Amino acid sequence: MITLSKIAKTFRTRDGNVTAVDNIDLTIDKGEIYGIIGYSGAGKSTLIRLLNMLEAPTSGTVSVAGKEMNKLSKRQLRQARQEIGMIFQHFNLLWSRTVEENIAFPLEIKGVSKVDQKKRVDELIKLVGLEGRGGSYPSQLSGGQKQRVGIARALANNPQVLLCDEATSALDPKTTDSILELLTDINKKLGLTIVLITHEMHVIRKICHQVAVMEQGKIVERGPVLDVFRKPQQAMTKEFVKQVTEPEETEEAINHLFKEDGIGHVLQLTFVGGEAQRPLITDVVRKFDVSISILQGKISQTQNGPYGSLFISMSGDKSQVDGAIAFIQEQKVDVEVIHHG
Ligand SMILES: Nc1ncnc2c1ncn2[C@@H]1O[C@H](COP(=O)(O)OP(=O)(O)OP(=O)(O)O)[C@@H](O)[C@H]1O
Repeated sequence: MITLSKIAKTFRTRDGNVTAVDNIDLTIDKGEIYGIIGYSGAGKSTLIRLLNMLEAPTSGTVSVAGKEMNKLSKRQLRQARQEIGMIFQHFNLLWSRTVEENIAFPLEIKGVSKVDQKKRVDELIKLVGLEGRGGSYPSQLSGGQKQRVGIARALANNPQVLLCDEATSALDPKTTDSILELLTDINKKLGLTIVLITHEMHVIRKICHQVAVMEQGKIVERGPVLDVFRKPQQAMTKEFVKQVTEPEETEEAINHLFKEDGIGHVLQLTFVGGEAQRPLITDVVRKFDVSISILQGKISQTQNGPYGSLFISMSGDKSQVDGAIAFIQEQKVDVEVIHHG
């Protein structure tokens, strides 16, 4: 659905050239929810704006829904953009227009008849859950409702791709979740390809199938979300993964425990997919003469299945402990000994 080949964007500024996107190759399949994560200044906004030619690339090619975007005339580009909807962090609604009029805006531009506009707007209002609010003005809506209007407007012309530029960054956690659920729903219902940029790993965990990590204009790591969660390679990816897999206080709590006598070995077990739901600890204490205390644990759901992280302390004879660790590893659970007792 989307292919970027050797795409680069350099801005000329008074202080010299800034390479915001540096020679990126990227393929996004139809129907995928693809997340791009990175800190501020990594080049995410520039990258996503290259997809609909809000920024023209300095070099390389961008192909979306079978069209080579950077080779189109102005008129062809306007047409190609109808296949690409976009939503924004600050919604970008027209404040003097009602919800219905905002959603109808792209239909008006396309020259759709008033009757068909009304029909389509009603469908979209239902799709995004804004029944009864069609006559309200944006200032009368909550942040979540404003973003629903943004989503409805972006979908008005039945695009094949939806670009989300930090679409939940201005929302509180509960509203963020409800918007992410709406996006997942739309992805499933309409088979829409979604590309989103974010600095929050929670967003990636909750809805993305694939993730790319960006740093200084380059993609430094990419893959299916569960794979990247399981074995993050780069230091930056590890930091992002920690945002969702380890409660903030984990490190502090575990470090505190190291000081206690007889804490034993402290292990971090990482489960992925079906393994996250197995009674592994029961199996270990049945088979080996070890005692186990659970220190902290968390299971998170991703679009590719569950992912769990469990901290335990284990004590017993060396041979029993070694046997237990080997047994856990045989169950395809990653084990890291983070403290030797
Ligand atoms: N129009 C522009 N003119 C000059 N420099 C720019 C322009 N747009 C972006 N840049 C620079 O390109 C780099 C990448 O910016 P970009 O906004 O793409 O990053 P980002 O990851 O989206 O960060 P943020 O979340 O803060 O927007 C930054 O150094 C930025 O200053």
